[in-house]
Amino acid sequence: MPPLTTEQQVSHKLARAILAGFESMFAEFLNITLGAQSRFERAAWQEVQDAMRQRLQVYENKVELVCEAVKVIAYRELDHSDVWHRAKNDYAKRVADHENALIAQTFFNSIYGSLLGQQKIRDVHRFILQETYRPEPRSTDSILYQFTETEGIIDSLRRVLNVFPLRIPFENLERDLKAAHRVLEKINPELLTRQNDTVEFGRSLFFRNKAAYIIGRLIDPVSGEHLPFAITLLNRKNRDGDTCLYLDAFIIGEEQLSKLFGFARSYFMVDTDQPVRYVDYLCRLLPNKERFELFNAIGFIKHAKTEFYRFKVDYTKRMPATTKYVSAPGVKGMVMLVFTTPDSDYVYKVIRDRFRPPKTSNRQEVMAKYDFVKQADRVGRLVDTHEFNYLAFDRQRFSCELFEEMTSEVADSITLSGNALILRHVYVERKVTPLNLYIKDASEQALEQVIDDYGTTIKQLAAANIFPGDMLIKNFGVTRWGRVVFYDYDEICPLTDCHFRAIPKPDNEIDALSEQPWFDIGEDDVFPEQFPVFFAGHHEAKKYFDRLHHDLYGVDFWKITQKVIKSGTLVDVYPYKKEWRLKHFND
Ligand SMILES: Nc1ncnc2c1ncn2[C@@H]1O[C@H](COP(=O)(O)OP(=O)(O)OP(=O)(O)O)[C@@H](O)[C@H]1O
Repeated sequence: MPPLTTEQQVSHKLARAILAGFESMFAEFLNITLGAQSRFERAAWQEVQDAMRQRLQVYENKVELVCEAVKVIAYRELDHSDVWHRAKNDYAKRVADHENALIAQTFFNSIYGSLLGQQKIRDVHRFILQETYRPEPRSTDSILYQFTETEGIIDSLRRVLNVFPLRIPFENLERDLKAAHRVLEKINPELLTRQNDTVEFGRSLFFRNKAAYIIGRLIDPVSGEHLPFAITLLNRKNRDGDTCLYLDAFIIGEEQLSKLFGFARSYFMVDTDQPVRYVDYLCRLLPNKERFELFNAIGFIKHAKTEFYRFKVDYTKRMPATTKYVSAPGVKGMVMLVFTTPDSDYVYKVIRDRFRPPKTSNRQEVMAKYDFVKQADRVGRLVDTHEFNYLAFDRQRFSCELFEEMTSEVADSITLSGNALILRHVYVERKVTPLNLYIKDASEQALEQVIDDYGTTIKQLAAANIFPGDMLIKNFGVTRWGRVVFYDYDEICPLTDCHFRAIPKPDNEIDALSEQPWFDIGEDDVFPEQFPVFFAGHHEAKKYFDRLHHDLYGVDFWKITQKVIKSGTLVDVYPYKKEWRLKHFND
């Protein structure tokens, strides 16, 4: 074999260094994830929150370290495209049989993009678009347990629950199974008569907040039909002060399971070193969810972006030629320019070059707010955001109005290159129906329900130490399940940073009649008495809110919530209707 040239040698070194970096990143991610069971068993909820935040940092920290190493290794050859091309091919061979090859490829892209992205935008996604790098479906046997010929669904549940080696005992498993039986009687009694089903479930528990979930499905061996399910395990202290497990809910069917994996929820910690296979399996259980949503749901948010990019390219290819990007329906933002296509499930949000008054913040501050949301426990009420740098679009796909608006309003964020419009920075979010539009067409009943949920959203966010800042109804949206979520983050902050005050009484008549405030207002002051203004022009909605959530207009609600947060109490959030909790089905 002829001796290697310097360039060849550097390429091999780069491939090895990046792969070692990936393995080390993955190990750190896994170490945090594997601690989830003990945190759950010890009810160490503060640690759960800390671990969540810590895990979100692992990837970027590792990319930074590996980039520094690569700069030294590559030295003069750092920006030689031949070197990188060879490094990529070498890397591709090294990871070809890797259990998590897809995530490893994303890691290579991150390093390359971080070091050279700005100069070589088109090459950043080297591993994404080529067919050869698309995943083949693989066997999921290694991540599943299966019981065949079971004696009905409740017996299956009992067997499933006995498999997991948890350190704490059940408080009263038979009581919980009886309640699960009653749930089935209520929602689908036919299921109780089914014998001989196969029960299949993931070997790894899914942990999130204060809960652990078992995820699986029932398969009818004759028809092959299947029914996905999840079982929620919670823990509490019994009368003797010992921590015990109990079943809190039996979640049945694709729709219910899909809500568990909703885009406004925090990420699961899944006790596995085979996350890609778990996503393959979840795709089977939830065929209406995209792969990127599922990678995201289990915390692989960087790789989720790779998958999103692939989804977006495929989606754009399928879009009829007449479909154009247009401004998102609703009231235009003063801070964000938001666009979508009418059929798309996603919106793209670009920070405006200049903010319209009265907004006084700047780009960095807005980005910091979006970052705050990424780290927060979103309690099912904050739409998740995916931040992209250098996301390319076909320029012809923009409507004339939108293109004009973009070139004047977000010029700092776009690069035009041939047919491409490249967004240097953009957030992608799931599209919901803005609440102000939703209530226009809502029936009386739907209006009451959604306004009740709007108030509940504010209360749940408050309990999770989040104050939305701008609570105008146009800043909230409604999901396809009719659930209210918040999406305008430029004024969001920890609730404990706010200073809730009653409006001082005026000293004299001139003050009382003045349109300007007659008292000093601090930067963090909030006056709940002024909240009715959020309903400007929506009298009917206000009527329901006044009746259902009047407490939000008073200072007491907010101060008491702050006190509870400061005492270290962590809110209970159930990603299913409270009526479905098994305790309602006990004797
Ligand atoms: N996830 C979403 N789904 C659907 N529409 C959205 C979404 N996010 C934003 N929009 C639309 O874009 C508009 C502006 O978005 P957003 O409120 O985030 O911008 P902003 O500039 O921060 O607003 P503001 O001026 O109130 O601060 C919204 O009023 C809504 O119509």
